[in-house]
Amino acid sequence: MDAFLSILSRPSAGLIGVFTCLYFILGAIYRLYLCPVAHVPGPRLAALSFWYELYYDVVRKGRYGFRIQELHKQYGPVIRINPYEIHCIDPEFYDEVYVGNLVAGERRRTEKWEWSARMFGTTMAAVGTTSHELHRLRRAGLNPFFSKRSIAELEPVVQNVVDKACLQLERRGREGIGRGEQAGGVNLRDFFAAFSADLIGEVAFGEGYGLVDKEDFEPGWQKLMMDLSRSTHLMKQFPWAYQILTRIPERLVALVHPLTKKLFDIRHDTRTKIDETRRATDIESQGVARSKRVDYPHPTVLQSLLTNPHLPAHELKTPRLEDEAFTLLGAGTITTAHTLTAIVCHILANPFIQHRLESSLSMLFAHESNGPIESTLAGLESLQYLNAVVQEGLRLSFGVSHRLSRVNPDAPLHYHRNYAGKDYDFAIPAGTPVSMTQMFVHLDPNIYETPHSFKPERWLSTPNDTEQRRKELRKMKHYLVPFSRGTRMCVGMHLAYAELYLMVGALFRDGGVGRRMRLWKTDESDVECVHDFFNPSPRLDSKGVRVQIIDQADS
Ligand code: HEM
Repeated sequence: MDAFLSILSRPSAGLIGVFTCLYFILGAIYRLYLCPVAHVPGPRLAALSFWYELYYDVVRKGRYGFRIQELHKQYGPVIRINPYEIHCIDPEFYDEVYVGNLVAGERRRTEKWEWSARMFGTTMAAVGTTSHELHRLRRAGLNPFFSKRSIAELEPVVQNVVDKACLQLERRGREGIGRGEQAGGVNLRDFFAAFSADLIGEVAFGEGYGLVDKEDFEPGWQKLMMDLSRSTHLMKQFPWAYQILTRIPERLVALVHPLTKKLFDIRHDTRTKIDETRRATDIESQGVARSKRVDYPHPTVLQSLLTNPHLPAHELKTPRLEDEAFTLLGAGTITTAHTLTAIVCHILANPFIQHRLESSLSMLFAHESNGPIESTLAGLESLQYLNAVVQEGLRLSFGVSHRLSRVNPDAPLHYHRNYAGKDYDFAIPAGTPVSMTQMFVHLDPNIYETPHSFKPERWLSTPNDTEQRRKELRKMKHYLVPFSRGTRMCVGMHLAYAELYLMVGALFRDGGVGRRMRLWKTDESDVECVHDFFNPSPRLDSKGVRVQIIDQADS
């Protein structure tokens, strides 16, 4: 009674309490019964609050994706996974969500949902841009550099970085043997992370980071990139925390949150590179005059953006370019590194596959002795078995493990199909974030038989294939979506393919260091995704993919 009287005697506090309760009660009623996606099935807790997702992704460490998979078994192919977002697990709906039909000869507008777009912390980069039109403009700035043709012209640059990295791998192996180390040991997870970062540095800024030259390939780099990737779950939920960190003096940040300090250091370095390129391309700080060009040893992404005549001045300001350049580093490093690590681990774990791959590469490079082949990349791409290995590697490394949400702002989506023997009919209102997870598409047993096994053979075709087999192959190819699809798909796809083909080719060709590698205290579970930190992560106690490089004489 006394407590009640004291609330009345302080009406402002009492009123605040009443309004707060009302706010939560009405909000809960709206989310559960009245909002546009209230009719979509799913757990009540997820419909009520983002904390359901927070629990699985932050407390249980990247497990919400796997929880979503279980929820689909309970609630069907289309479910509500948080107060606003719908998730679909039926691969047949993939193109509807990511590509859509042409409207008056144009691709339909595809937006990103602000809540998930901010998870990268780079809202001024193409990847964090929500609006369709602004994204189109930003992609138009990136596309010319990353086209298949431009990447083909860049082949000598990529090959150079591959050759240098393989030499260092060889050296590290020899040193280990020389020191009588148990391993001659190398951690491929760290090696590929160092290689892919050096490559992006070279291609984006004209200068690699020299990580492959560092002791043990600078393991801190891979860790940093994975830690950043892991923090994307927090960035979604608490974007203000990052904003606060950016306002604290850096020396203090180094004490409170060393990861953010490292992030700041990379960003400083990126800013310096932007300024240098800006000066070199003689663009005024406002980005107006673009007359004098400097001869670079090879084109770079920054140079291509800064000299793009179609980008307005505000798109060329340093903070925006910094976001874009930083995204390239984030998006192009761990994705490619994880794919390469998984591919090589599966090859080494399967002697039959390794033997078949090596024979096929030996045949290609045997032709080289009759005269150098014009393009190693084109030669490698023409090898059916290598193609099969790369496709299977991309299938089982998924690209990214997190669901990718898209918003169609103009028209509702309609899910009206039979799934697992039952009919479903859902209207998904325009403007609703809808997501799918490419990991589940790649592991669908109706598309890929024994989906968890690494079987390059599934991709092979022969002229005698039956019509049924051809149909199956077409279906498998259609649903291989590691780079996603539609207007928001990966811009770096052709570069990624060049890296994968050239690196696997260099490792397993005659005399390649990969032929002398043996897995050491490692098995395929070290590349199996059990945590979704946007990028796939194996079990947390995995030490990476460790190999011994044995002496030439023993091989
Ligand atoms: C095996 C390697 C790679 C895979 C599997 C991959 C996969 C993906 C996927 C699935 C997306 C869509 C993300 C989303 O919807 O939010 C994406 C976006 C992106 N990727 Fe990649 N990526 C790879 C390598 C690269 C490389 C080498 C680069 C560039 C240097 C790159 C640059 C980007 C950029 C800039 C975006 C954002 C595109 C946009 O929003 O318009 N990626 N990537």
